[in-house]
Amino acid sequence: MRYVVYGAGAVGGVVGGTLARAGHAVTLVARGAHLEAIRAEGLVLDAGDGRHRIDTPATDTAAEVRWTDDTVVLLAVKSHQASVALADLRAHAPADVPVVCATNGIATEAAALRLFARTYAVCVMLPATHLEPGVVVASCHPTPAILDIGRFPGGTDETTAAVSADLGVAGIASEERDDIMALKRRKLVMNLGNGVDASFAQGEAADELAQRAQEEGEQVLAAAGLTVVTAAEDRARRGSILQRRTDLERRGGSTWQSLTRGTGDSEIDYLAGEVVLQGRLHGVPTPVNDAVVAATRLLTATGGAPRSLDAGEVLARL
Ligand SMILES: NC(=O)C1=CN([C@@H]2O[C@H](COP(=O)(O)OP(=O)(O)OC[C@H]3O[C@@H](n4cnc5c(N)ncnc54)[C@H](OP(=O)(O)O)[C@@H]3O)[C@@H](O)[C@H]2O)C=CC1
Ligand SMILES: CC(C)(CO)C(=O)C(=O)O
Repeated sequence: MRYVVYGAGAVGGVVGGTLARAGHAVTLVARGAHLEAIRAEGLVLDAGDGRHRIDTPATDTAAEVRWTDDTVVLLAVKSHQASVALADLRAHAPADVPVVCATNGIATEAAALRLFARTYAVCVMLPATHLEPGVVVASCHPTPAILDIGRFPGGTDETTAAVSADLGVAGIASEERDDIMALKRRKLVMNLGNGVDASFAQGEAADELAQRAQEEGEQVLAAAGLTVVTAAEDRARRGSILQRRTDLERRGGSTWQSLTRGTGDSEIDYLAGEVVLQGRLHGVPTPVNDAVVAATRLLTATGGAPRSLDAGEVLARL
């Protein structure tokens, strides 16, 4: 398969770079200073076995992609950026192109399926960092990621088989799953810690707030009648496949990276905000995730420093 990685940041850059190193034709879609750096110097993939220069075509629009029958889109923008990316793809990509959503949260698949009949979902277990234009850092080695895949809303087919096989040959763990969204909902519960990690000073109060956000999330998903893979099954799937590199300092998750780069926005409305949405749809109050959304939105709106808020104050108000 040939790959168009739409959103060549932390996740897209690592997956695209890894597929390119394995010999696949990969086109990266990026923008701004990151795109300029990729065009000038190639994408720098900082992996556990060194820093690699990935020289592959890069563009900021699907209009410049050379589309072929065997091209697959890997959508790896943040969820709040997906509608613009999907509109660009709708305008310029073949209508029957497979669109594989490699995003956290559970919202991009439905948005993609509205426009593209062949929509797929990947559960992204891939800790990575993108803070510097042109550079993406994979946090785990020798296996940088677990990317299980399924068709949306359910099932598997020849495309899930082909993509999963390509990922496997490139050194990324991948299985096909009939129930990929149930696995992604478990990942969503994990990502209810993202806003806390991004917005609050680290410590016991922040840990408690994250735990309460996750408990509330589990209750809301259950009330919504949405199936979620159990925590035990998820742990068993992950096992010890992802090994953190010891040569890297621990930074922060993808939402912390948005605040640290000062992008002025974040994915929070699709992480803690997904619990808020499901709560509103099903009549369940969500005070903890409301507070996490509000805190993260405050910091993005005001340009406040990441991890500058006090989780103890929020806990006292709850
Ligand atoms: N980082 C991580 O460790 C993990 C992230 N994830 C998930 O993966 C998804 C991607 O996150 P991540 O890789 O961290 O995000 P990044 O911000 O690092 O990468 C997304 C890239 O897409 C670019 N982009 C967005 N919209 C467009 C557009 N319309 N045209 C061109 N380029 C565009 C962004 O540019 P710009 O910077 O200008 O916005 C950015 O370079 C998210 O859903 C996240 O939650 C999942 C697991 C781990
Ligand atoms: C699990 C985690 C925190 C891995 O980096 C992630 O999914 C994210 O950063 O969004």
